[in-house]
Amino acid sequence: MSTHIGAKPEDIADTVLLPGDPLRAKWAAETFLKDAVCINEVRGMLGFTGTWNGHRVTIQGSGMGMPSLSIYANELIRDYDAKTLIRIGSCGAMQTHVGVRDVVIAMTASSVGNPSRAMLREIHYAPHADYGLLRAAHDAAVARGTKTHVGGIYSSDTFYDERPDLHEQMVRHGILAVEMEAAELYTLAARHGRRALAVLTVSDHLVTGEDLPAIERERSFGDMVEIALQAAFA
Ligand SMILES: O=P(O)(O)O[C@H]1O[C@H](CO)[C@@H](O)[C@H]1O
Ligand SMILES: O=c1cc[nH]c(=O)[nH]1
Repeated sequence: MSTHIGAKPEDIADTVLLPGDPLRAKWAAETFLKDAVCINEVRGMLGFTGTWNGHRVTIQGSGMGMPSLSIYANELIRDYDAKTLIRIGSCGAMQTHVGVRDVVIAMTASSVGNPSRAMLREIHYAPHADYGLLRAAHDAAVARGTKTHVGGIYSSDTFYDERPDLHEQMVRHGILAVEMEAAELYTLAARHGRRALAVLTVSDHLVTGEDLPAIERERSFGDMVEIALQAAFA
């Protein structure tokens, strides 16, 4: 057990999918894994381990925002020795050519700051995905015929951002979408020599104002789950 995860060491697989929403973790485990068992209920941040095509996989909720993700990713890496960590999240599209329900695979994750910022001091570190995972995820998305975009995303600290100028600069610089966790996940994975990727589904559109209801964010983003699983074991 770690401070925030109640699982025994052997209960966590080497490959961990990380949705922010613990109920998305439950839905994904019930939908995509065989023999899934709940391995964490601490703070209601549900986690499940089962198998996909014979491979052991854990799907663990990580909460909203980088401080929360940082707790789960740190414990999964340090206490459970997780090797591959793939975020499966929702995001808001920032470009007109990116549509609601499209998949975004995050090559890089820009941010104003993340929980690792203080230790990096004056360095403007560029958090980036594991290339092998990224390539395998893109191959899987193309094979499935999923409308997919690969590029930079923005990991924000605020869902209700009162700095429209920041969003404008992200849009100007080609950022595809905004979410709230990947920059810290990529930084931690790099520091500890682990593989990380974020495969996201567009739930909101910052340009058109479209958005999907909570139930669809929880249980309808199956393409990104399949893409993440195929990438992990390619
Ligand atoms: O759907 P999840 O994975 O939680 O991701 C996105 O949704 C939450 C905000 O609604 C933030 O955590 C953001 O990153
Ligand atoms: O962080 C997020 C997630 C989904 N949609 C947004 O607009 N922002």
